[in-house]
Amino acid sequence: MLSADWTSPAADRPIDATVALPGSKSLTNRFLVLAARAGGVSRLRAPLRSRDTLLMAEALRRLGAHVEDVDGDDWLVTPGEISGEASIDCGLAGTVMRFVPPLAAMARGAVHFDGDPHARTRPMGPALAALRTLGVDIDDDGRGALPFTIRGTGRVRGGSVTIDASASSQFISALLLSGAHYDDGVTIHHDGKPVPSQPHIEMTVEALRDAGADVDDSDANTWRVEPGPLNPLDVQVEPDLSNAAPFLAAALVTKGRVTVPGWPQHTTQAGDDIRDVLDEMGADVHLARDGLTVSAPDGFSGVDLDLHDASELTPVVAALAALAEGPTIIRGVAHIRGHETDRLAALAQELGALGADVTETEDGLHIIPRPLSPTVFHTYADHRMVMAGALIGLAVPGVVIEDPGTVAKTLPTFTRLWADMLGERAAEGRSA
Ligand SMILES: O=C(O)C1=C[C@@H](OP(=O)(O)O)[C@@H](O)[C@H](O)C1
Ligand SMILES: C=C(OP(=O)(O)O)C(=O)O
Repeated sequence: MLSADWTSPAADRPIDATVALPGSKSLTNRFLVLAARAGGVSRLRAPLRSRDTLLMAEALRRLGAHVEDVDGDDWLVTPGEISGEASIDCGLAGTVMRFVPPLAAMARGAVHFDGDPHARTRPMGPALAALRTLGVDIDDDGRGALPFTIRGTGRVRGGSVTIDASASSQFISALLLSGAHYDDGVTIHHDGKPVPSQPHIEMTVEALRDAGADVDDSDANTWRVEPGPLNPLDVQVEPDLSNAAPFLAAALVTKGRVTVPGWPQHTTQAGDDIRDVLDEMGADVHLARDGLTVSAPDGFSGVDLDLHDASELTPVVAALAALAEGPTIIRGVAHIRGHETDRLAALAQELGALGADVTETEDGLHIIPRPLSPTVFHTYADHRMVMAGALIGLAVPGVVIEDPGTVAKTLPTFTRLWADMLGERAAEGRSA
């Protein structure tokens, strides 16, 4: 069911705000998967609690792990024997539909996977083919997509596999995250157009090494995980830097200033690239010990960008481009047609409906800013479309966001944080 429409607030003055973001989806879901088969109890400190991570926690519980809330904010994960005869709801989460099957392959018995209607169109074919090569028995309807059933025998042979991961880096991360538990470990060769979202693979490799795995990523397009036990984790989850993007972008749109505390000095999160993007657009971007501050007193301009490594930033950057001075070209993101929705088509349609001149290319968008008029901004069950629409709404009073609740995929508190950033709650409090 769709949530009620939301008229996103316009900004009547430059924003000057500090916005603390919850934890990273990508880190939380990697840590959960690693913890579910580690050699002891793991603690995740301040993990993200959103639809994608709650689905991941529930998937792991159904496979026999215990994931418990402790001390308010943390998760304790106790591994269990991987059990079969389970049914997993992937929602629309790429991380659940890609990371859990290689783990479920070690169950004794059948594990059935399905998800939201659109999840059934997201690419899975190369991931299923790779698992079969590694010795896993899978029933599907031949479309290379959800739903499917994995018929585990309690162990996976593993070994060497060649995969075309040009549709998603998650195919590689998924095999790496479980490969240490396979009899022969796993060696993955990518063969195809360049793999997108490379920082996400680096994140996987770093998380595995932190858990004691022996990983070789020294050759391009080849990754090897040796078989062996993983250590339990005790990890602090960094704030989600991709979810920080719309808030930082709000500083540009309103010629204001936004600080995100806790911005890591070193990170593998692809969202860190937002610093370079905003800098190129003309913002002042300052990373200090206490956080990242972005300000843009003099406005901002369009850019020519390759977002292949940080493609999840595309919706917010495209919205920003529609409000910039001069045209923007976004390249290198053909694969985001397979994200939560066909993001290139959705952005061209919705920014176009507002009045922007947007052309879809084979691998991106050309955006020429024009005067925009308010309209209903459709979100296609895509959390990042909600964020993109809200950004436009700052500058175009009266933009109505359809189904804002879909933002709960990664940031259930988005509309509250957005209002807080604009000072609305303070204003409401005064008038009450
Ligand atoms: O591994 C991950 O956590 C992710 C990898 C990327 O997927 P793609 O490689 O499919 O773009 C990214 O876009 C997604 O939001 C999260
Ligand atoms: C592409 C995204 O998510 P997923 O993990 O479902 O692929 C995203 O968060 O932008």
